[in-house]
Amino acid sequence: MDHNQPDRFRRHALQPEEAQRILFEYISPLPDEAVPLADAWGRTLSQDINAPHPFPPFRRSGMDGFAVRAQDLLEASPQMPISLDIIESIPSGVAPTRAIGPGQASRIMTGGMLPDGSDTVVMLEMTTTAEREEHSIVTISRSVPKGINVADIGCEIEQGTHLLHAGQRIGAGESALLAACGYAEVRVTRRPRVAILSTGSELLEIHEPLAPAKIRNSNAPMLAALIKDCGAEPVLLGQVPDDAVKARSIIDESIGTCDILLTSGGVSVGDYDVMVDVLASPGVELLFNKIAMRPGSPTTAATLRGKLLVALSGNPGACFVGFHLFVAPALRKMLSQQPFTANQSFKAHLGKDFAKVNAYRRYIRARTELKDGTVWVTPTGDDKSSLMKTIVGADCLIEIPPLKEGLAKGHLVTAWKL
Ligand SMILES: Nc1nc2c(c(=O)[nH]1)N[C@H]1C(S)=C(S)[C@@H](COP(=O)(O)OP(=O)(O)OC[C@H]3O[C@@H](n4cnc5c(N)ncnc54)[C@H](O)[C@@H]3O)O[C@H]1N2
Ligand code: MOO
Ligand SMILES: [Mg+2]
Repeated sequence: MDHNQPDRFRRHALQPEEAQRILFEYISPLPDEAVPLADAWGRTLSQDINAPHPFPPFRRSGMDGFAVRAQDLLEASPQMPISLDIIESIPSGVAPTRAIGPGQASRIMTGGMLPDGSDTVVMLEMTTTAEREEHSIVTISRSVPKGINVADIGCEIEQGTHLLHAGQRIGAGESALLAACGYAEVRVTRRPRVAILSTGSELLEIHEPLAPAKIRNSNAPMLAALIKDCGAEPVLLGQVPDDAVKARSIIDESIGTCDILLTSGGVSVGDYDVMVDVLASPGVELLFNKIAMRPGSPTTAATLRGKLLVALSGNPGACFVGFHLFVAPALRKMLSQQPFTANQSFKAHLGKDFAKVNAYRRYIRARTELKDGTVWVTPTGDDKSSLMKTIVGADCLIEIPPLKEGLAKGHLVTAWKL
């Protein structure tokens, strides 16, 4: 490494949106694959789902009680209760065998299939039963609205209804609908493989005891968690000391096996910021190497053999913000998640005074709260980029524009959902 090389740190700062636009141009949606529904949670659907049949698929009782004809009970009152002959008992899962005629009822359970001729279910608590000679009767002392406690065929979902769309992430509700529609297997976008390489001669493995001047590698597990949150698959490449040749050689070995390669550390102006050298080495095409924002200003992106290389800052807070602004949306685009937007913003009131003066736009780790029907966003603590503690509990980033003075509590700010 030549520390006197004058161009080594020549940088042109882009606005975050411009850097995002450049980066996302290099992202192509990934192909899809079939997975069992049991493994589909968190995956992104690659097919539209239309209801193959109505739901419920039969007229279904919503109560334990008696299937009746409402017209038989029009005159029922406490003074003049009406008795009906019980002709059958219908558990859930068993189709009725007898139609209900005038003066008849069938005992039915919640989820049971209504017999022909019946149109209404009277709940058990509104009835009394008795044995008369050869048969049982049910007595009801109130009229009931026709259709009550009956879910008609297709009342929730009509056949052919568009239920889910390609690009939708599969969560609890989606899983329920897919199962109800018989999708034992679903087509989902392949999970992006995201490799993580940590650079830094100061880094220890997690299990190693502290030693002078050393810290444990906390960025790799943080990034792995963020990658999983995005529905992608982390590939841990381990850590390298500040040695550009070693870093480049691991990158060369691994770039073919992943969709994006992330590095952390070594991108600023220090003597041992070796990613700067790697990113200037043959075959690497730089997309940008400085962003007009804090933290994460040295976040750098490049391509190598058609793959994206994103060099995040080593400072944990800056690494976290860089991931959310650039990598998370890139992964959403790879997964064809719809609608594709870089990130989602909302307006909220600032939860405490923000005193710092900024030359750059700032993204502050913060937490969203609802107070008296209003949305507030409060910094999780000090926003220094070296801090990890303020990543905990952050669910948004408050965007603070370049300012000559600070902002007062209550000021309406833009925040980005994480
Ligand atoms: N003279 C200047 N110095 C610095 C500037 C600058 O503009 N001029 N920028 C500062 C800013 S802003 C940031 S952010 C950092 C960026 O640093 P690097 O991305 O080069 O990262 P490192 O130097 O390798 O490390 C910075 C910091 O983070 C710790 N680190 C690194 N990797 C990990 C890891 N895997 N787990 C936990 N912590 C990690 C490292 O030990 C350092 O403390 O540069 C400023 N300097
Ligand atoms: O820009 Mo540094 O990345 O402030 O944290
Ligand atoms: Mg550095």
